[in-house]
Amino acid sequence: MAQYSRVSGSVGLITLQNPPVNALSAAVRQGIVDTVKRALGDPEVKAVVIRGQNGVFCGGADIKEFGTNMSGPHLVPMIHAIEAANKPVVAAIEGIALGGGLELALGCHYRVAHSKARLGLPEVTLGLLPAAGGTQRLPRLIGVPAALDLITKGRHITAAEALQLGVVDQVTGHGTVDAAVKFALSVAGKPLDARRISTYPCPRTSDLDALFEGVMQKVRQSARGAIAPIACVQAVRAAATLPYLQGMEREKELMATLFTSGQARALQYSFFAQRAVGRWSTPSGARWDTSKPRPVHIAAVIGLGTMGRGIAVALAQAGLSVIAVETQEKQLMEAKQAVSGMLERGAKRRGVAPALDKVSYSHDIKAVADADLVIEAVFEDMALKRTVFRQLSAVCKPGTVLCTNTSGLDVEHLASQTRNPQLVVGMHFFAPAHVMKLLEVVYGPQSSPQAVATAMQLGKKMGKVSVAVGNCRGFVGNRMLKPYLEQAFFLLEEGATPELVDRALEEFGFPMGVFKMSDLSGLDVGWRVRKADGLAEPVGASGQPARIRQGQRYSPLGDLLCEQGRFGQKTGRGWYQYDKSGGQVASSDPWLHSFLEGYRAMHGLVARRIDLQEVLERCLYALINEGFRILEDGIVAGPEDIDIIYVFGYGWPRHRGGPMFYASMVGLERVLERLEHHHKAHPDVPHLQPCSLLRRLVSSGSPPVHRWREVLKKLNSQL
Ligand SMILES: CC/C=C/CC(=O)SCCNC(=O)CCNC(=O)[C@H](O)C(C)(C)COP(=O)(O)OP(=O)(O)OC[C@H]1O[C@@H](n2cnc3c(N)ncnc32)[C@H](O)[C@@H]1OP(=O)(O)O
Repeated sequence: MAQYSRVSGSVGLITLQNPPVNALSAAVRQGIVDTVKRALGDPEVKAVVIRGQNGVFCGGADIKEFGTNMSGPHLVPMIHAIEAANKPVVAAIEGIALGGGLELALGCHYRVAHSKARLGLPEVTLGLLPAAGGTQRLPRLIGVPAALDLITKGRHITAAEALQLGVVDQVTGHGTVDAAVKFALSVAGKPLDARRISTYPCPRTSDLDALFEGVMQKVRQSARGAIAPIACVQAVRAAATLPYLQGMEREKELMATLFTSGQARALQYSFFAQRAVGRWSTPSGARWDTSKPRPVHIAAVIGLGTMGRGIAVALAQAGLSVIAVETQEKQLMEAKQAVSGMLERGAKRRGVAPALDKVSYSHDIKAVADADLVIEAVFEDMALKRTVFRQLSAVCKPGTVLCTNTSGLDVEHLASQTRNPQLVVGMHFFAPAHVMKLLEVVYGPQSSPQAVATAMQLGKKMGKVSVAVGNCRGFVGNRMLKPYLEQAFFLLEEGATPELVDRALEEFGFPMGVFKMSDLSGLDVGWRVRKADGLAEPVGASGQPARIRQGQRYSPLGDLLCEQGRFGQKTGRGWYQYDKSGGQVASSDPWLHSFLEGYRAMHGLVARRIDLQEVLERCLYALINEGFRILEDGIVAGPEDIDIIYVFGYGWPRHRGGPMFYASMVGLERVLERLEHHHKAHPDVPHLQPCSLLRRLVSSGSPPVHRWREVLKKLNSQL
């Protein structure tokens, strides 16, 4: 809806009304068309101001309408009518002007923004392009290079940057609507021809071809298979090379291919999934809207290795007082220097003062006595963590929430070491902890709703995308990673090379294939875990066949490389070779290939031809199958949780939505059929055996992913 009133005698004031972000729904578009017509037809009105209700200009098109039968007036003619008006129209931008919201403002003759407003054309993040003239008007207004930057990245800009670029005409720190009305009165009656952006020539840029070639190359590289950023470049190119109306035709054509694409569906799913994970719930009935978090002013971090340092930085940057504890004096001093450096660099990047005084350091665990919440981040060793939890339980004040940063150890077991197991939760950060957006908040059967709510709220405060997950080995992300890695090793045994496996995964859209990733993070990390689990042991040590462990097929390839001291980038050799220890450019290693040949010969394995499709099916479907088991076990509340974990923590290409969304796009029947096929070929690999939830979903007609929660509830109630 849009409301109309007359202010200051001769200014028509149009207010967009569609909380919370005044998205341009059919009703709002109709409202704008009607109120603009009314204002232009009113002889008393000399100028018009458009604003949004509740201090928010407009969040763009109503994303909930996409994929439905969109009715109501179209944005393009609506914005043209505003631009063609014979009375000045001023946009009063408070809060946000995003997507269609900014395109609406670009159709106005003037723009006045509040100093705290944010503007942008984020359509590319939804798999779209700004198709209400945004790709044609913005380059005409601010030039091709700046427009390309904003449109292809979907970046939000501040009002100050918008003023500098020329996107807005005035910035105010006070009443934006009053300032816009005043502005409107000052320009009433003045000629408007020079204010219609669509009539501007695109500012000249030298060597346009070279510019677009360079940008296209960069965009292709970073897009990792996403089509929208490329279409954005093509649309801006049309603005730079064609008359406006032809450019608009090109914009429309490009948008038509994007709008119905699977990638747009995936990205829009991801947008809503990110918001859905914030509405968390646990099987015991704790919920985001009924569980009250405890206030956290003072947080403590125990253990200042790489993870602890990153966590301390993230906490301090979120404005908390931090007590950082490391028992070894020398390491404490090193950590202090490192944390201060990270805070200083972060502050410089963000143009703020470093929060150095927020962090105090101690080598005594008793220093955490007053903390409201403690995050233990010592070495990934259960015995050590147990000791720390017993100490924390003794020294902390009553009510302190105790968190463990672990990538997969039993949170419930640690809780049992304390006097208040209900106050214990896991906070699984991802390295580097002050950069990576994902946080798995792990609740055990005894964790109180308040403890979960406190960790979830703290995650939000730290700018993380926090997902509440149940307690199981590896939680969600690492539990699903296990079958994925296992398939990659098995494929090498059967005839693939690290290069082939990585190529398949990188072409799919992962930033790095599994073997390059393993070289980067260090092969010794997994080796240590496998040793602790009794899996990695010298061949013949247990009398078991080399490729069987605990009754199941096992590939010792990773262990054998570690025994050779090949730990990846850090040693200059791993699945690939590097020019030096610590080198980052992977190249194919003939040693590795002949090692694989020797290994196969020793175990009587005959290499066969493996294609990219098999790599994808074996690795990804095994991972997805584990995702279904996780859903079946009630470790997460819905598929969105898994998908967000994979997109934000594991490099799953966002334009493919996440593993569970991807499975629904491929078709559950197809995933089931291919898993059955691969399990038949490898009956000794339990991870390839389709899980019963997948079978049950297929028998229920393969519902789309947004209906799985409902189907899960029904299936569970039938058990
Ligand atoms: C015809 C095709 C034309 C396309 C052109 C377009 O305009 S495409 C849309 C471009 N706009 C965007 O991409 C903006 C998307 N929204 C955001 O980035 C953020 O929501 C925000 C506007 C910056 C606000 O962020 P904040 O953190 O304050 O709140 P939430 O993200 O939690 O959002 C609050 C609720 O509002 C819903 N919502 C936000 N934007 C839209 C939208 N454009 N359409 C529909 N709904 C929107 C969001 O889903 C939240 O709803 P809940 O039900 O509370 O989860």
